Amino acid sequence: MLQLPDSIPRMKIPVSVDESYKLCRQLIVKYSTTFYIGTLLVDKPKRKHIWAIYAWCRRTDELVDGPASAITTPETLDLWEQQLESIFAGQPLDSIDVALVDTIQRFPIDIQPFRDMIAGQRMDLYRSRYETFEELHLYCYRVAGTVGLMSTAVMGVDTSTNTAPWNCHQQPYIPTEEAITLGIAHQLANILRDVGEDARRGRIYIPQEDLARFNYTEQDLFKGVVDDRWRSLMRFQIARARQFYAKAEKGISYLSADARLPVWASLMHYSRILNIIERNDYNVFTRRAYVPQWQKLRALPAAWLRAQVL
Ligand SMILES: CC(C)=CCC/C(C)=C/CC/C(C)=C/CC/C(C)=C/COP(=O)(O)OP(=O)(O)O
Repeated sequence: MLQLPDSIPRMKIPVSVDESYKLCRQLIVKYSTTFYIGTLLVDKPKRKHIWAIYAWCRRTDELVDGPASAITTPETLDLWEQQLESIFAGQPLDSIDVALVDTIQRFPIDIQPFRDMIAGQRMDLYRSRYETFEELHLYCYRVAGTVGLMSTAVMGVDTSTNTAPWNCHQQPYIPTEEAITLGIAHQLANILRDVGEDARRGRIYIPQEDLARFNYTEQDLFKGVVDDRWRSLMRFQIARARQFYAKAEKGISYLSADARLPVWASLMHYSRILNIIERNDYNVFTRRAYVPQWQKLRALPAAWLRAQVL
């Protein structure tokens, strides 16, 4: 039995499971309406479970990225991790945890991706530079690839057509790598979109080895220099992010049929960020690569078609 520290009191949480799911939904609406609308594409019985997972991820992210992040210390994350262990031991410690406790009882969700995500937030606490792409890749796995793993556990895989009839005794293919890869691709797109915003907070996610390779310095980046060196560097980053999207796409058809549309829609939405950066001539310093609402809607029929035929 998990031993909780004295600092976390055991108590009965005074909300019902339904109320807790509502709180998760409200939290997502508050932080990202677009994301919430995306979750409406998920089949209704699974939707609230996705909210419970994303609510936990958002709260984890807020500890290091939100308005109260100035008071977050490594100990805050230690306590958050203890709260996570408690959730997986079936003991919610606050009203939003109640839904996640319910969700993990219904789906084969592993605790490790949750722990890994907290480890990703620890990286944000300690470091503001990445020497190599390998280091950045680890960060992206932790803060976003993990979401792919958690979501896939809820969305489920297609057990009907996943394997050929003569192989029906075999286990269905679980697109774990592709799920992680989609999270990483989204994170890479976000990093490229937010270069200017992150620089203003003293953060550079683009690996130092890539800056050096294109002879572009940190000082250039802080000054927001857009020249041929920067354009080449960005072309390289965008091509790499697209490779991740291409690999992720291959896993979607293995998901359960009802999960394919939301996943295609999110893939097409986030990868469009890369096109907009190109259209903005790689100026991510003073122009935000913003995908207008009508473009998100316009992409839906194409996402639907891909979900049917690919
Ligand atoms: C491909 C297969 C087999 C499965 C799909 C598995 C899934 C759903 C993967 C996607 C996981 C995911 C949603 C990761 C989060 C990525 C990310 C960078 C989110 C950014 O969130 P915000 O920071 O709120 O973004 P905005 O700043 O755009 O609001």
